Amino acid sequence: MEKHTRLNGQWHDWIVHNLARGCAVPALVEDMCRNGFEPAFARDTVAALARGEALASAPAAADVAGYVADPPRLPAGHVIATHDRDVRVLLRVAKPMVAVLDAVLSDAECDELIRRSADKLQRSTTVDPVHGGYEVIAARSSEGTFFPVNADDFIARLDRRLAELMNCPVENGEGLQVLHYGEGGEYQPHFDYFTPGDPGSEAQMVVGGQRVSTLLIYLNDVAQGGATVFPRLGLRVAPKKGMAVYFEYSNREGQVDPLTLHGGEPVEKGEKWIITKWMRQRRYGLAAQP
Ligand SMILES: O=C(O)CCC(=O)C(=O)O
Ligand SMILES: [Fe+2]
Repeated sequence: MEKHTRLNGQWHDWIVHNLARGCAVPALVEDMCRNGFEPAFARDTVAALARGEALASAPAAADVAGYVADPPRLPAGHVIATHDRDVRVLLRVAKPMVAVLDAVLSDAECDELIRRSADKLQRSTTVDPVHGGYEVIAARSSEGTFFPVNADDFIARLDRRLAELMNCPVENGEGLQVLHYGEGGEYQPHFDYFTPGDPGSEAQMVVGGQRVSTLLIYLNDVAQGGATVFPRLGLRVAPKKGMAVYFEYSNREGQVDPLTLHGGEPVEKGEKWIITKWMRQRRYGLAAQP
């Protein structure tokens, strides 16, 4: 039988996902060969993706064509008013819905979050796609901690503001996640949604369902590197204290948008602090946390 020498979007995402989990290149090549790929093609493809090269290429049109977004959750307009702060929208991309929001947090709030997290940091984990547990992987070299929803007055005020911006109930949110990257720290391209079909995803979605949107806020200015990139959109956002990147990636049917592949580039000089807020389809519960 003729060996495959072309990659569809599903295989592309499988390779990217497993590289991001820290799987070794030869193991992935071997799996591809077992599935009928031509060995030299498999080797070249995985090597290119491991170097980040082919990541810039768009996935096969058929894989993207299937996704139909719900109407955007992010409120329209140049300025979004929340109960305690007006937030300016600097940039909007329609498909997928990506926005850059200025001054979501004040400088003092950023400093306070760093101060409260500095002595609680632990090496970050990601969701194991097979079992749904949490694991440490090489592709995510950051440390973090989190604050349960409504942990105290300060956190509750931020939770409320972010929920208003994201146009979701506070109860649908996961606890605020703080991340710190030192020099060289990065988070290779990945999806924030739980990949449909992965057994581990089912376990993650029992409470609250699929993730629907992300708000990622920079807590400091990074001297060099550390941009947030969307390789399939050709979009790169430079960190700025208090500013945020927002994006949406799943619809009511639970379908997900692979165009939202994104990552944090290596920090070249200095350090990088961010917080992320992830929203679920339904109530996530105020106690359930990683
Ligand atoms: O560090 C970044 O810019 C990206 C972080 C990220 O994608 C995440 O925490 O899920
Ligand atoms: Fe992410």
